Amino acid sequence: MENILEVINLRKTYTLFKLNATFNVKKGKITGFIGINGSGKTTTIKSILGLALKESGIIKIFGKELNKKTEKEIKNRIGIVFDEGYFYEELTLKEMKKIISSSYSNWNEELFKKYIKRFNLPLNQKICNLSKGMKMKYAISLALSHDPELLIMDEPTSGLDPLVRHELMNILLEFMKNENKSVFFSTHITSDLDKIADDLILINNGKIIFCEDKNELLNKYVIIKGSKELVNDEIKELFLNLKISEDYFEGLTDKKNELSSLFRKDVVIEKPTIENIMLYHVER
Ligand SMILES: Nc1ncnc2c1ncn2[C@@H]1O[C@H](COP(=O)(O)OP(=O)(O)OP(=O)(O)O)[C@@H](O)[C@H]1O
Repeated sequence: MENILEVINLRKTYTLFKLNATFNVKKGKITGFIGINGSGKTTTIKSILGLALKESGIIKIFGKELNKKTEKEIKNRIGIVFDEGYFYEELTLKEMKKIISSSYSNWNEELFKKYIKRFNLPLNQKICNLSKGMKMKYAISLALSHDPELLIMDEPTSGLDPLVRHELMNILLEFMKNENKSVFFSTHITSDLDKIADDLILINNGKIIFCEDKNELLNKYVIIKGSKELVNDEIKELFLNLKISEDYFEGLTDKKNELSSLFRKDVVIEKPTIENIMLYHVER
């Protein structure tokens, strides 16, 4: 399948943080970029968009590296949404739109008006007077009004109530009805991805832990729980992460069949959520 975004050995260092990331985002998919606070999601996204200066590595969007020659074409084909909108808060929605729309040669005013109407946004109000949910809807309207092929969003759902988050997920699904569209979005609220993501990329401490199809990932792992005395050294080795408390153990494994034959007494086997898989990997 065609890659819409390729990130190869992307390196960026801050005093207390090192990013070294390699992953691909496929065309026609919603890819969730997950990781706990401070894992490097924003740094990666900013580096991809050229908003943070990378030290080394190759980033290809639509098969092209972002440089002075390709910047205009690539940015025309991308919609960008940041958690904290990069807006001038004292401007009205209309004024800010004027600035943003001027940087796109394919801006579609009719499309923008459609979103503004749909979200019931007050064009003459100052941005600072919008609620967090309205700001997000405004940011989405701006990002979609030049009909981008790739939507890149950094923590779009953080701080939003479940209703607005649900609305946002529906907008993404609607956007994806056209098979040439792709979405790459970072979040630490993994429940948002349960229904809509096709692929998942986990980043932790600046490193990519996995980049996989969501369903394959959810089918690969199980959580096994049971009484502590059932665990021996051979069994411990087969868990990706095993937590043992006073009486019980609980662990994540991709070796379900091997473990089932080793446990002689009853254990409980559960399907993990994306959050379980993320936390077990991170706590490891
Ligand atoms: N400009 C900067 N100067 C120094 N350190 C920075 C800078 N920007 C980010 N960092 C550090 O880099 C690490 C990764 O931060 P980043 O914002 O990329 O994480 P994140 O996964 O997006 O986190 P969150 O979910 O909290 O937004 C953090 O430890 C952060 O403190």
